[in-house]
Amino acid sequence: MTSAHSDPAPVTVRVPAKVNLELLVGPLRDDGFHSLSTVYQAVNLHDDVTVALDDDWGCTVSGAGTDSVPTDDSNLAMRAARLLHDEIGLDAPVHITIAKTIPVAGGMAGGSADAAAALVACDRMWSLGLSSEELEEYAAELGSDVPFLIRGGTAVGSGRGERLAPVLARGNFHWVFAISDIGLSTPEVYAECDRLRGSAPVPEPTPSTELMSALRSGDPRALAAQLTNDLEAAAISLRPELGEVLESGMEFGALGGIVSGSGPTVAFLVEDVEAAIDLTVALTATGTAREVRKAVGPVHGAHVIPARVD
Ligand SMILES: C[C@](O)(CO)[C@H](O)COP(=O)(O)OP(=O)(O)OC[C@H]1O[C@@H](n2ccc(N)nc2=O)[C@H](O)[C@@H]1O
Ligand SMILES: Nc1ncnc2c1ncn2[C@@H]1O[C@H](COP(=O)(O)OP(=O)(O)OP(=O)(O)O)[C@@H](O)[C@H]1O
Repeated sequence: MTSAHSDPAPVTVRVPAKVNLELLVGPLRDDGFHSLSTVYQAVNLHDDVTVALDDDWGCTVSGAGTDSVPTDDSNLAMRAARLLHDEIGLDAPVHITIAKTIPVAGGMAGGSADAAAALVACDRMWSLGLSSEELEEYAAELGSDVPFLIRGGTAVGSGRGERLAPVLARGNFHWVFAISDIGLSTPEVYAECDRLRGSAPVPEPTPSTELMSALRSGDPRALAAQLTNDLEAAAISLRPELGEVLESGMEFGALGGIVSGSGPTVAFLVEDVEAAIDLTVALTATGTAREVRKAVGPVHGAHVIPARVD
């Protein structure tokens, strides 16, 4: 009998990017992380992550700007698959194929998304039947953003961002993302935030009630007025041209603009799909950003899709 009868089939998982609608950075904790209050929204820029049994561990990555993405054990998807593999006590190497459209090092949680996808894909391939809670616990070991990419939708993150609670959000929001050529390092942006703040005491952050009611209203104008990112000043300090991108987007008709997470992607909220097209054209034609992408949120977290046929 060949092993083909018993080997599980490859599994492909599609996973979204995230934008932080509100990112309130609290004090630096003893473990080197900052306590956060953040509101995440999953948007439909996706990576597709396929896991397949193989003779050896390996990883292949394709897509724009992926030269800097590691294909060794430091790839976050590889770390995720190995974590689950070792926890379960298996001896079954996996090859991971990542088709990326989430900008790399863009503050949209691309690597975290791949880790979330790898957990969901391995759970399915190995028929482990883990609950969402169990998957999110493994996810938190891999990074602060990873649990949210499993859950998707719109959610509040507390702790260092990994403790999630659902948020009631009505309707769809239209986003335009101005993507930068050179990524920003998340730890460096947090460190710059600390430097800019100096020694003044920082309070424990809590989600704003105004943002929650804007999400419940489904009104993009109300939401635009509440977009907040405590890392924005730090990202602009490290990359001053981001301030100009924000200004241009607002001049071209965005309802609101914000640096996404730790940057350097700039996220603009617009009225509807037509406004998204207009802003994309304006930002592209003026050369304001190297690449401009439209997206809609909220969308589902990591989920299995039919296998890719290449
Ligand atoms: C900027 C955000 O994307 C906003 O959602 C996240 O806070 C970053 O989440 P992430 O990329 O999953 O980050 P992790 O891999 O957990 O941490 C990377 C580094 O970012 C800094 N970090 C991250 C999260 C946090 N609450 N405080 C921090 O200071 C720490 O220097 C940490 O060593
Ligand atoms: N699967 C992966 N995809 C992208 N980057 C990865 C991956 N695995 C490891 N990395 C490393 O992580 C770095 C940050 O990439 P990533 O795309 O996750 O940044 P980010 O979107 O700014 O993250 P976040 O928003 O979570 O702070 C990359 O420069 C790369 O070296």
